Amino acid sequence: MSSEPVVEVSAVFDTILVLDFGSQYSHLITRRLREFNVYAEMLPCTQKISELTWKPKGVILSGGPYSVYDKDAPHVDHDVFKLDVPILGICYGMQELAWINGRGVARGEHREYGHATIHVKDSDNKLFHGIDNFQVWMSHGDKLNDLPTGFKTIATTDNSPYAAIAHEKENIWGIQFHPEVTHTTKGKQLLRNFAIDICQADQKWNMKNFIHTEIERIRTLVGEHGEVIGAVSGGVDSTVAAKLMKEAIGDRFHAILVDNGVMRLNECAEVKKTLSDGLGINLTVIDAADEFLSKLKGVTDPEKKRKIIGNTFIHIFEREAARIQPKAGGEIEYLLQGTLYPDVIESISFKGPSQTIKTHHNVGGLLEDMKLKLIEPLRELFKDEVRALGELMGIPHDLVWRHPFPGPGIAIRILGEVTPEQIKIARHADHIYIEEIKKAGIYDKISQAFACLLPVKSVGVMGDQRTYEQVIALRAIETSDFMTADWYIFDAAFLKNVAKRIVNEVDGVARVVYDITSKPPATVEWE
Ligand SMILES: Nc1ncnc2c1ncn2[C@@H]1O[C@H](COP(=O)(O)OP(=O)(O)OP(=O)(O)O)[C@@H](O)[C@H]1O
Ligand SMILES: O=c1[nH]c(=O)c2[nH+]cn([C@@H]3O[C@H](COP(=O)(O)O)[C@@H](O)[C@H]3O)c2[nH]1
Ligand SMILES: NC(=O)CC[C@H](N)C(=O)O
Ligand SMILES: [Mg+2]
Repeated sequence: MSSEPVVEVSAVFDTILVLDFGSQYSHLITRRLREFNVYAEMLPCTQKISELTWKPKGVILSGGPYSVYDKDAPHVDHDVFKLDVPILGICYGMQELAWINGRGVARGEHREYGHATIHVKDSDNKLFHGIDNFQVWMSHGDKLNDLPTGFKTIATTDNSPYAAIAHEKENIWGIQFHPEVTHTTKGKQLLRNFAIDICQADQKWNMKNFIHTEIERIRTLVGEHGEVIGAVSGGVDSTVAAKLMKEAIGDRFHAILVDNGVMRLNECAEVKKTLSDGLGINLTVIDAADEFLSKLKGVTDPEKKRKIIGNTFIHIFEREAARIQPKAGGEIEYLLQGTLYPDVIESISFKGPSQTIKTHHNVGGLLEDMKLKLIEPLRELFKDEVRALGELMGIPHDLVWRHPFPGPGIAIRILGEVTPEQIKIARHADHIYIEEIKKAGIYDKISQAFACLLPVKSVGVMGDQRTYEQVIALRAIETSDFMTADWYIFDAAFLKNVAKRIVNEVDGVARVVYDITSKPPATVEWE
């Protein structure tokens, strides 16, 4: 590692550059490489190579939905060949290599989608080293109709005579299948062969090395006197980011927890205790419950609720930033954000942003016109890497593995108007539900669970009395990325017990239902 001031992670760790042509799986290439400790970063396929501030150890061209011969098809900057590093083209990426080479790519007779068996023709080559005939996953319509000049065929399938090709002298490789998806049985080994044997990237990417790099990077950025403010929710992302800041600059970091009145039962007090007393983070809790609740009065539209909460967060944050007086004089210079790599990927996506289903609030994301400069220590990390980092930094297990909790809190779990009475009901029911999940020892098996309060009344009978009260819907999901999710299958006895407790203990609830909808078509939250 260099002793120069640290600016970019890719300048410190050997890095494989993944150029994204818009495949659904591009980010998985990055993930797989990092799984065997090789750092990888994804950039759009339109990246100008001369504008890179670091030199990759190798380049991977991803798949993509286009056909290379289309008029508006994206193409890689030809300077990529001047880098003089190994290149691997995957699916569209291989077709692109052939197209640049002047060889034909044509629409195939029929689309090939699903499994195929690879026949390795040349088991001596480095890409297939140690892997023989194996199952691969195909997803293409186009195919090479000729071998590009200087290349040889190293593997075939029944439908693809050029399933893998190599120009060993120039160190350029192409494969028609997708090694990044788990359906390709030896895919990870193949990527490892490329990154480690062919590109000679070292395997130093791990969270222990990252901590040192990152702390040094923060110190360099902030300088000896700079002060930083950050919104901290008690969720894993902002907590890990805050802990890194605290290690880097101590009390020059000011963490702010906003009590928006729609946090869970005892949440603010518990977060304050864990972060201040437990982790030594300089955290101030701002009680803004009244401000949020008065603005939410009478509002029932989900998007309006989200916007009101997002905007109020900003006001409070601006107020706090102005209130804090840095020791060295002047004003607070920096704003900490817990941005993760998936957010970055989404924003650099070659395909552009997808349709808005709901407005996710993000405090920092909405502060663009502020003078504060951003610090995003986690912007290179996936969630599981953040969790590993959290554990390494001594953040308690329960906090590291906490289910995500949205910024707008239980306001988007109370359908209809958010009133103090409704908050009390939703909070209490949620508390019982989560308490029972923890008691049953299944909290870590579930990705996210919560209770929703529905504004419909239903008839019940309790102690021979007719009741006419509201409904609680329980939600629990399993997911790896929150983009898609399945509902969790509880034991019937568990649900029976939770339903009984909620109806008995929570005033205002006469009925409990369990949400058995996956995402899609539903979303995780009800609003
Ligand atoms: N009550 C709050 N007070 C201060 N900041 C908040 C609050 N709620 C959310 N934020 C800010 O909004 C950001 C986005 O929230 P988000 O829920 O996505 O992340 P998180 O809370 O850090 O982690 P997790 O996704 O595990 O809940 C947080 O990182 C934090 O900076
Ligand atoms: O910080 C956040 N601010 C928000 O406004 C927000 N809305 C949803 N979520 C969380 O995102 C994940 C996916 O939720 P949805 O399927 O409901 O979109 C789930 O984990 C949700 O809890 C939010 N998080
Ligand atoms: N998955 C891909 O990269 C597909 C590439 C190209 N669009 C094809 O259909 O062949
Ligand atoms: Mg959160």
